[in-house]
Amino acid sequence: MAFLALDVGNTRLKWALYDEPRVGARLITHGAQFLENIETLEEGDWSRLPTPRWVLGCVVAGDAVKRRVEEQLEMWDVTPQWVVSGNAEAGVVNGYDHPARLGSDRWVAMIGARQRLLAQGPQRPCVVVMVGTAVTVEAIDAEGKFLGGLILPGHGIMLRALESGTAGLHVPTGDVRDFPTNTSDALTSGGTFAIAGAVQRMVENLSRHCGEAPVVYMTGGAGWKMAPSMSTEVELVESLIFDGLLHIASQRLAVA
Ligand SMILES: Nc1ncnc2c1ncn2[C@@H]1O[C@H](COP(=O)(O)OP(=O)(O)O)[C@@H](O)[C@H]1O
Ligand SMILES: CC(C)(COP(=O)(O)O)[C@@H](O)C(=O)NCCC(=O)O
Ligand SMILES: [K+]
Repeated sequence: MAFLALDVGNTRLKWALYDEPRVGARLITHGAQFLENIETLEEGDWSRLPTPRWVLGCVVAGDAVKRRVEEQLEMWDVTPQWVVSGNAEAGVVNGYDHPARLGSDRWVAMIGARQRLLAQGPQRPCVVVMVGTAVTVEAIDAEGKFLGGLILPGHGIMLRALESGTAGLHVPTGDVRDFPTNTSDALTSGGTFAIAGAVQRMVENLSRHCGEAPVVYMTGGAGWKMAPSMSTEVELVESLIFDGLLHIASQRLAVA
């Protein structure tokens, strides 16, 4: 009855195998591969897995990458389902102008966040931060409506943009400092505080809109780098997308 959850971003494919497609399922094993290594999955990481009976994923890396993933999945007799952002699902209402144009990773992470919030206590507004190739900062009100979100460059893109647009910014990674006194620290701190500042602003926007301070969840491959530099309290939840996929899978199978 194994369930394979996939999160295909612009840098890496993350996967997790659970014993069942339901909230609270047992994690059997998980891993990640850079997109250029997708072709290694069938003979490598996935070769000794128990056969999944369901595969549900989100992919924002484009159709060509999606096809490459589907080719690897042909090793099993299972048709993958890919989440498309909808008008409403699993307790979240999509306020985007064109709901289907919202990145499906953002949609799934919000569903994971909303479920986590409700499991932890009463309804509250919530900010969801995903620090991957890009950074997204979503605002959800206490009733579960996604009001809107920010997209900004991630650490890597910010650094590459600065390197390619200037003559003198080719330096190693530095440390986060309040008052950086060398180029490396200045670049690392600039990127980190750009993200922290955007989150802070969204927390203020949402607090003002809802009249109540939000819970802030953070996830994504570079979330652990950001979390210590935040000015508001954040809960780092590495599994937010997988939690969302498990929730969607449970609901879909329950109504099927
Ligand atoms: N072990 C790691 N391997 C690769 N990138 C990592 C790793 N840990 C953190 N990162 C950072 O995370 C970012 C990618 O995060 P990820 O969540 O995989 O992105 P995406 O979902 O866009 O593919 C990279 O920009 C990189 O800076
Ligand atoms: C914003 C994103 C690029 C984030 O991608 P990631 O950093 O996870 O690779 C992705 O969610 C996306 O392509 N979204 C579509 C546009 C939108 O959400 O408005
Ligand atoms: K992502």
